[in-house]
Amino acid sequence: MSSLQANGITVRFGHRTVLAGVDLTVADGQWLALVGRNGCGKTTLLRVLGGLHVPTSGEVLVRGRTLRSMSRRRAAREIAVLAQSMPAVPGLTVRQLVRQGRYAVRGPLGMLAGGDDEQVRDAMSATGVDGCADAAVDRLSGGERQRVRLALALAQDTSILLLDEPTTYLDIRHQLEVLELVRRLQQERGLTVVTVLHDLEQAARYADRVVALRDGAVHADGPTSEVVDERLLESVFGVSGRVWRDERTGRPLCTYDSVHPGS
Ligand SMILES: Nc1ncnc2c1ncn2[C@@H]1O[C@H](COP(=O)(O)OP(=O)(O)OP(=O)(O)O)[C@@H](O)[C@H]1O
Repeated sequence: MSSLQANGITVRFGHRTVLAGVDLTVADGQWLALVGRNGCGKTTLLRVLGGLHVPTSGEVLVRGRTLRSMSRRRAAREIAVLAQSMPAVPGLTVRQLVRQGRYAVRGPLGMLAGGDDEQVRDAMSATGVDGCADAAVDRLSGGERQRVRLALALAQDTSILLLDEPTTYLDIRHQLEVLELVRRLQQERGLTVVTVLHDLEQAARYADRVVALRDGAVHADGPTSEVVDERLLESVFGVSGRVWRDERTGRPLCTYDSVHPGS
């Protein structure tokens, strides 16, 4: 069963066509990574999948139902979107921020009940930020803040999670921590995950499926171990390198050698 399906997504900004008829299907419980060069339309596609941007044409289906036909609140019960960055409200505590996830579902004027508090506690505990529930978010380190933002998304209690570059600004340790956490949540809760990832190696390491965008279209789409190869490095990123399989996991590993001049 597909959780999320995009049919013929075209997005134009003025005269510029950023996405031209993109088709995509994300199966239940799958982790799909969107990769491609800067400016190729990854964030735009993620925003379309999350209902945050209405495409010029094309349709997104959530479990067979058009996203367009859903109210914002209904959509918030199906899909949580973690944007690339979020303005920090000075002094806002972790708990207060995570509670925003429940307001997305209840509506801004909705009343939160005991069940909502439980979801908030559960989201904070699953992401390991319950110990700093009363701390101000703007005082936390980048890694902690990213886990809090994940908790905010989890508090919506959706089965689909869309993450835009969840590792940006994090050091290697915190990048891995966040991605391991997403993997654990995906596996334990059966979440369907779509991430924009800049690092092809991270996509190769975590995603079940990789979709590479180029020139506004899907250039490659398939199981990670089949799609991530040296040709993809060259054709999508204009980089030559080596891709081989990890003996233990069977997943692709990459090293980057040089940039192709002019590509
Ligand atoms: N609201 C907008 N109005 C006009 N142009 C936009 C808008 N949003 C995005 N664009 C343009 O669309 C193109 C694709 O942007 P998008 O952010 O989707 O790319 P991306 O692949 O996520 O890039 P990056 O890897 O750098 O984050 C860019 O050229 C961007 O400038």
